[in-house]
Amino acid sequence: MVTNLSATHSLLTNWISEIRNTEVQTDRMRFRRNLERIGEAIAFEISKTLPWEEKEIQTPLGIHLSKVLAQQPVLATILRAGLPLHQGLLNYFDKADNAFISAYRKHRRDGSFEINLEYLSAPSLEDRILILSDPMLATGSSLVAALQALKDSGNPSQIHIVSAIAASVGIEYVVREFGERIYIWCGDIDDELTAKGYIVPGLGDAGDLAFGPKTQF
Ligand SMILES: O=P(O)(O)OC[C@H]1O[C@H](OP(=O)(O)OP(=O)(O)O)[C@H](O)[C@@H]1O
Ligand SMILES: O=c1cc[nH]c(=O)[nH]1
Ligand SMILES: [Mg+2]
Repeated sequence: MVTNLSATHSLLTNWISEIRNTEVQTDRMRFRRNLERIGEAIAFEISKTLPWEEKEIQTPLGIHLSKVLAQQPVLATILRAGLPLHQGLLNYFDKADNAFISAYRKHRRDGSFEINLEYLSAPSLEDRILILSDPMLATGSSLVAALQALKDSGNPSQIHIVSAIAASVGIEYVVREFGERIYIWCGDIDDELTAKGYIVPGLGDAGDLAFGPKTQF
């Protein structure tokens, strides 16, 4: 199931508009904080769909039957651009376990690229709710490589993908590879990709905007 959170206006559409805006992008701290806020807003939306249970809570004056999460999710992200979005999700799912994967697009001279995956640290995912975040879902190759790698850590009961901006072809690729049982939460969805796999209009390079340019090697 794919949810485009820009289908209706909210504060989130304002933050998405700011991360796209070249004038606002010069403020790196605001770019990171906006990604964090987008993570927070999406965490809240996801939380409404997660299994919950009733728990008797002792207040100073009596007992309250509270609705609480039945289990904590595992929050996974893809280094490096995923870090601020991950922090936003973790601000709200503050008791979650965490997983980190390094996957970067190594570009060849002809403009094509391959995904290099060199690091993975994850708890057991068996029967857990996995929430995997990456701000940009472009071709979908990084997310598919990350999900393949996470398979060795167990079979999650639910998989949620969180991205700030996704390209429709990338969404189709992830759904083709992992089926309809995946929930995809997008801040917004764009229709175009450049020949080098950048989302149009997108926002540019999320990792560089959050943390500064990197040298290609
Ligand atoms: O859907 P895809 O076509 O795979 O592209 C999306 C990937 O590109 C970006 O990372 P990048 O490789 O630029 O690394 P970075 O996080 O170090 O900037 C982004 O954070 C995704 O991981
Ligand atoms: O548009 C894109 C595509 C991949 N990675 C980015 O940071 N931006
Ligand atoms: Mg990048």
